[in-house]
Amino acid sequence: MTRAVLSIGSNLGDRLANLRLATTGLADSLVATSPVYETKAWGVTDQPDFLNAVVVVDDPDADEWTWLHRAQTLEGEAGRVRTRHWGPRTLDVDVVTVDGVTSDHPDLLLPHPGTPERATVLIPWLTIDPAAVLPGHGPVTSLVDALPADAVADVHLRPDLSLAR
Ligand SMILES: Nc1ncnc2c1ncn2[C@@H]1O[C@H](COP(=O)(O)OP(=O)(O)OP(=O)(O)O)[C@@H](O)[C@H]1O
Ligand SMILES: Nc1nc2c(c(=O)[nH]1)N=C(CO)CN2
Repeated sequence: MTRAVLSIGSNLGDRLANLRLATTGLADSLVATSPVYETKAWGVTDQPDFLNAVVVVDDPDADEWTWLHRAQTLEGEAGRVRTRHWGPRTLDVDVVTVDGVTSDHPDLLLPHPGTPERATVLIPWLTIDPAAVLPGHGPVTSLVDALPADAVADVHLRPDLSLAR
C-alpha cells in the first residue's frame, strides 16, 4: 500500500503559498499535481473562497497512517489552528484514498467519507487521473456526473495559479 490521493485546500493567508508548502513538502513522493481551482466554500458557507487541488503521491515505505501523519504535519507547518468544524483554515490536507484500503477508524476513515459529494475533490482528481475509481463508489467520472450543477459551477479553474515549479 503505497499510493495515495490527497486533497489540499486553503482559504486563509497566502492561499497559493499554503498549497505550495504542501506540494513542496511532498515533493519526494509526488506523482501528479492537479491544476488549482478557486471554489466557493461548502458546508460552512460564510467564509472566504478556497483554493483547492488534488495530488497523487507514492512512497513504498508509507502506509495509510504515514500519509495521515504527513498530512497533519504539513497542516501544522502552515500554521493551521483548529477552530470550528469546516471553518476557515490556512491548510487542510485530507487523505482521500490509499490504494484500495478501507478503514472505519475514526482517526482515519478511508476512503474519506466526504469524497463522493465533493466537487472540490472529484473535479481536480479527474484531471490527473481520468480513470480514477473511488473504492466502494465506482468511477470518479460517474460521481462527477451525479453532482448537482450548482456544486460544479462553484469550482473554477485558475490556470494563472500553478503548483508546478
Ligand atoms: N481520511 C482522512 N483524512 C484526514 N483526516 C481524517 C481522515 N479520516 C479521519 N480523519 C480525522 O479527521 C479529524 C478532523 O480533521 P479535520 O479537522 O481536517 O476535519 P475537517 O477538514 O474540518 O472536515 P472533513 O474531514 O470533513 O474535511 C482528524 O483528527 C483526522 O484524524
Ligand atoms: N470549497 C471548499 N469548501 C470547504 C473545504 C474546501 O476544501 N473547499 N473544506 C472544508 C473543510 O474540510 C469546508 N469547506
